[in-house]
Amino acid sequence: MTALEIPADSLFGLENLPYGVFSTADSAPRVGVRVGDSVVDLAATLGDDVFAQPTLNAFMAQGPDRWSEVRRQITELVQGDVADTAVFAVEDVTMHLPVAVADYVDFYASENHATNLGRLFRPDSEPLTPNWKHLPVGYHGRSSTVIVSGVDVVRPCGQRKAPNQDAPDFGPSRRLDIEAEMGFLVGVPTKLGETITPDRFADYVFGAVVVNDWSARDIQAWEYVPLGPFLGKSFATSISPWVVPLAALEAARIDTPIQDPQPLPYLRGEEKWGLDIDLAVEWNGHVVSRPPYAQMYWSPAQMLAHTTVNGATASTGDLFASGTISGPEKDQRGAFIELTWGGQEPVVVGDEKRTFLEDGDEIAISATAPGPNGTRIGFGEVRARIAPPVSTS
Ligand SMILES: O=C(O)/C=C/C(=O)CC(=O)CC(=O)O
Ligand SMILES: [Ca+2]
Ligand SMILES: [Mg+2]
Repeated sequence: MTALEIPADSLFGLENLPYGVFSTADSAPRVGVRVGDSVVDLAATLGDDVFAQPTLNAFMAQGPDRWSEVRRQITELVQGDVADTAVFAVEDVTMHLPVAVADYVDFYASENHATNLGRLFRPDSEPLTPNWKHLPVGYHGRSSTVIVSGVDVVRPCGQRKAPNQDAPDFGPSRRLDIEAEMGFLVGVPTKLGETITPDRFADYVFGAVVVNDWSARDIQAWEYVPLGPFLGKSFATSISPWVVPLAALEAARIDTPIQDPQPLPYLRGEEKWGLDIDLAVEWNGHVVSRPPYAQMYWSPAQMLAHTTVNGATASTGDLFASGTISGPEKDQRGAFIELTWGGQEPVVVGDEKRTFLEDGDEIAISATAPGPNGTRIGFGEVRARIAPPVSTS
């Protein structure tokens, strides 16, 4: 039996307890919980088959009463002695995509980001479109290309047309970019026709991850009119392997910035679902930006209310992402197209200058939030390396 050691300053103390799917060299993927620098096998310790599966979906579908009960059981379990065979060092396990992603939707909830991209993509128009402060603008992404941290991202090929070209050509993206975001995972599904009001967010949503919504800006800029992002973003979206349960985010809940004009009634709630999460973006090991989630105009509860207000179903495993998180300061921008102002102002990365991503570059986005009693909790990181393009003709 092992008594788990949790370093005093750990971002994975008892206040956090994120869930993930892990395997070891001689065992199949199953559900574990992270405690300090250890992973505790829940299939081996809690005796519920939902933890013996290769995704969190079955557990996420069980709903908030069961989520609280399991959190209580884990809190008790890890403060006592745990069977040696059920405890692994994080560096000895392989982490897998934690959920079978159902639908993936991405929003555009940062006013600073939307304003910056409006200026860059549509210099002759008002930066914020007339709908932007009335509804959380979003688009449907591609769930089958959501990948877990650590998987390489292959540089996509596609149609590119620079402003000085008469016609598009085909080739590897020359403006490969990141988008630092938070993502939220639906646990409890709805039936067709049901809606989820903002105050019922926690009855449906299981937890949160860090997201990198890779974006090929040259492909995107040419293809997106008038239906929005398509191949410029569908090639890969990376998520962090540890899902932080909503219950761990109580101390991080804050008001959103003031929303003016007041949104329509279906987007209003009493509960605070702004979140005080701090992100950090590392480019080849150098921090280049610290995006603040606290500045996001639309809350995740409003995004889910909007997604379901027409009666569209929410399903177990739905991932909805916040959109790029950018604060008002330059070093708080969550995408390189903003950080380098369209590639015109390179940023210093160690002793190199960069605009967009080069093959072999590695990006890691991490996040932390306040926990109870002055503690901090961590989301871990979403990390990936850019691999060279596969086809160029
Ligand atoms: O304004 C545009 O045309 C494009 C915006 C984006 O690329 C951003 C997007 O994917 C949503 C987001 O991450 O905020
Ligand atoms: Ca995005
Ligand atoms: Mg994407």
